[in-house]
Amino acid sequence: MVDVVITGLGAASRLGIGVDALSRGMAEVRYAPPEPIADPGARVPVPLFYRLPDEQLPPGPDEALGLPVGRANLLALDSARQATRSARLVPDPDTRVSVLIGSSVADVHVVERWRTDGYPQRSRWVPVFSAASAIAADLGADGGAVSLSNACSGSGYALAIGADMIAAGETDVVVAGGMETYSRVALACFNRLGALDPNGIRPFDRHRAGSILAEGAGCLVLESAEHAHRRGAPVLARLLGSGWSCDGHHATAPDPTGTQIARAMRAALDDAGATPDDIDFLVPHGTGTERNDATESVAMATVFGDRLAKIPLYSLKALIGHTGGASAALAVAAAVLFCQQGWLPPNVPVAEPDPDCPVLLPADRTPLPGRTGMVNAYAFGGNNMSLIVAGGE
Ligand SMILES: CC(C)(COP(=O)(O)OP(=O)(O)OC[C@H]1O[C@@H](n2cnc3c(N)ncnc32)[C@H](O)[C@@H]1OP(=O)(O)O)[C@@H](O)C(=O)NCCC(=O)NCCSC(=O)CC(=O)O
Repeated sequence: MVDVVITGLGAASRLGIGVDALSRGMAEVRYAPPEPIADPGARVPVPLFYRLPDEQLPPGPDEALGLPVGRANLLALDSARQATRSARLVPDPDTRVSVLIGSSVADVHVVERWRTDGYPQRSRWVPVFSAASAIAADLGADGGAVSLSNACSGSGYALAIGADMIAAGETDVVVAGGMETYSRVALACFNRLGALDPNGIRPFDRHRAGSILAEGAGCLVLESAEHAHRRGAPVLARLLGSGWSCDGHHATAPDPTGTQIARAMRAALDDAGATPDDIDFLVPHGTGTERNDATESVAMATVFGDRLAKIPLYSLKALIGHTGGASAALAVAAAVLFCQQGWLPPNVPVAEPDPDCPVLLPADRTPLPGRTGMVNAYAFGGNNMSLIVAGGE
């Protein structure tokens, strides 16, 4: 049995660049309503989006490997650099490093912009794989670069597959995470689906009406405990297990029975050698759509029974919006911080809790009885994922 540990973290969200910005923003509940996007080309009824101020964007290359580096790639590259810096990872020809990055639409905005801003003299290829490849090149990582487009649970899959690669002895170190930025196409799709809330994202509120999309990136460094110990790396937390499933039900709507998302939670617990009673906190997917929050509540009640009403949840998307392919990695990064500090930050207050969602969302800072949490991530296509994070050493 290989103990997979988390030795590095990197983050970017509307709260700022870096894990400290995420941590501070959560602790201070810096809620701000989503801004209307300044994009005349968008032409949508709900033009709301969370984005980092331009001046906070990290410096970075305009291109990598000859491919354009747009905002999503830039944020992913910077998060990977933050994560490897905090893991004190230095290039070593004897260490196999693998990179796995999830995203829904990556830097498609670069191509979208050509329609309004004019086509460049020389058209450029903007593939989804460019972030993983750019990060691998930047780190000198030759253990494989993998890109996952499992929509909003993509970075959860990146982490789970990365942990499995370590456990199987296929690689030594994994840099895994995800990224997303503003895309007209994504925003138009969510508008067309009626999946955005003009009043802002309100997970588990009786009057919730949809999500709010957001820019963000998150990267984590994973390795075996033995490898981390050998190179004297800081152990921030452990990734105890993961589980996944597919609804096989509908392209965009979850199976309302929640059968498969409960199965993913149980699979993650089994993989972690844990039981529902071991879970001290939950970071739900909580997109603020009527269907996600109701279905996720049904599934959590199936797995945790009456105890669900006593397990505190931290609803990250209520604060930072739905960062799509980055959301699972940012949720795991938040869970690592919770395990380290031993408390959950105050949730953005829920104005009117939905009686159909019997979950506990404390509006105050909440001490944790233990250091084991579950993170859920779901996606269009019915791609369900749960991960178990626990305190280090
Ligand atoms: C998307 C929904 C709001 C849609 O619910 P509805 O009951 O309104 O469904 P509906 O079938 O009437 O569809 C609404 C409108 O979208 C259109 N529509 C539906 N599917 C479409 C498709 N594939 N392409 C183009 N249009 C489509 C329909 O024609 C309709 O348009 P018209 O109104 O013109 O007739 C709901 O299923 C939902 O909340 N799903 C998401 C749940 C969630 O948050 N899951 C979390 C994981 S997903 C996630 O986190 C995001 C991600 O992975 O990216």
